Amino acid sequence: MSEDYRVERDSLGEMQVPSDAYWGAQTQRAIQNFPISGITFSRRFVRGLGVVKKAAAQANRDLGLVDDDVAEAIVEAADEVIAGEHDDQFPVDIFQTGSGTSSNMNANEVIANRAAELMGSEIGDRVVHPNDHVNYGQSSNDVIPTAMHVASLEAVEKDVIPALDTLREALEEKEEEFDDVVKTGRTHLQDATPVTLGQEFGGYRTQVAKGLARVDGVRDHLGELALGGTATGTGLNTHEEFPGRAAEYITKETGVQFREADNHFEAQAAHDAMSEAHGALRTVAGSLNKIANDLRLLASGPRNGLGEIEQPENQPGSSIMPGKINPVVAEAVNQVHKQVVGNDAAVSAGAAEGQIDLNLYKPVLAHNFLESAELISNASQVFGERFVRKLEANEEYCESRVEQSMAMATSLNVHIGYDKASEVAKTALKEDKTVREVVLEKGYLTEEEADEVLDARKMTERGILGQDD
Ligand SMILES: O=C(O)C[C@H](O)C(=O)O
Repeated sequence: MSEDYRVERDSLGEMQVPSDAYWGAQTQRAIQNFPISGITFSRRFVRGLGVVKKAAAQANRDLGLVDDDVAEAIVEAADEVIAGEHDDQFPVDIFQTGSGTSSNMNANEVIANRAAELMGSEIGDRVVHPNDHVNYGQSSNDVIPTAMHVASLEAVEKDVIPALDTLREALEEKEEEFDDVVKTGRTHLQDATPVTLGQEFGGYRTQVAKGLARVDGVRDHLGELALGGTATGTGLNTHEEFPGRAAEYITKETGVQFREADNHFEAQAAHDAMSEAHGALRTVAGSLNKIANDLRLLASGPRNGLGEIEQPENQPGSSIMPGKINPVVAEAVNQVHKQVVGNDAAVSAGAAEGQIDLNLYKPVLAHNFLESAELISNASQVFGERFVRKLEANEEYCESRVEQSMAMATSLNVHIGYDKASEVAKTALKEDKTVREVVLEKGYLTEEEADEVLDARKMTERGILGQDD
């Protein structure tokens, strides 16, 4: 055992730590204390921790609070964490202390030991101290919420927004391509007045564009950083200029606009910003679900469904039914929505908790938020690229069915009144005829008038057909 382990110590005494690990005694205790889910923090959060520790070292160096050589080594080690070179050094379960102290100490220990190594010392010799240097002027209570906001806003700006934009573009392409495809509208899942397939896709495109605006709107509150509040928000043990300087370094590192929190007590004791921002993600996931459901319905068939659009052949659908193709990507999107709704329950419940000066749901808030952001990004990307872009319209079929629709009688209202129009619609249904055939048989309109009033394409636009301008 002694060959595989080295001895590290903390205030509770000695701990055996795997000899090749950069983490120290406190991380090792956390591994033993929290074998709960096997879920560890994602890349984005580990990166966020690295960003915070780097900025803190830079600010403390500038303020003369940490020696230059130590600060530089911390910066270099933190850079490696930011780049993902030490992701395997963050083994602590997300179900841990509610402040995230174990993950803060995990970052402090890994960066301290790596920095010591970079300075030519041995791992564990505390030339760079996890608390006195890497955590200088900080507490888990301000570091973890800062990493939460950094990781979450980076995920929103760098993953969610570009992916939603890809989907928006794909829907816009189809909106234009399907502009001429006239089809039966449906309300209550019953035939309704004609629409174009392009109009329906324009609705989806707008839904995603509005989702983008909603997600974009989270920048302001997520852009606030708790760093500088230390244990309870007062800022004890940190320099007056530390929070502002650190926020500037974080902005520079990430390319995302961050600033010191408006109120450090609110920033540590409450996480309404996370709940608000996740609400935007949940709303977007709901939009994706609605669009995926509609496309599944419109593509249902191929022989015995609505069959208005042709879905892409992404993979054989069935292990037993030969030739079957299923809307698998849309189904994946539907499932992402359910997971995001579950995450929203966890985030909104966690954000509503906390006692007095500290919210104690930080790790679960961070994990669920980042999972939702990742799922929505990946799902939007594949939904746009592998499903929406490959859809084709069954144009002739759509147009042939619209002529059969009883809802064609709607534009008769203004010419022959609702009662006669109903009689036409009912007769058409009963005698298996079109509205046009019946209206002509009954002599309610001339052929010329019927051409004008029962023009399905014109019925897709605002206006009163058959009226002189
Ligand atoms: O870990 C810390 O810095 C503080 C801890 O969360 C506490 O408030 O007890």
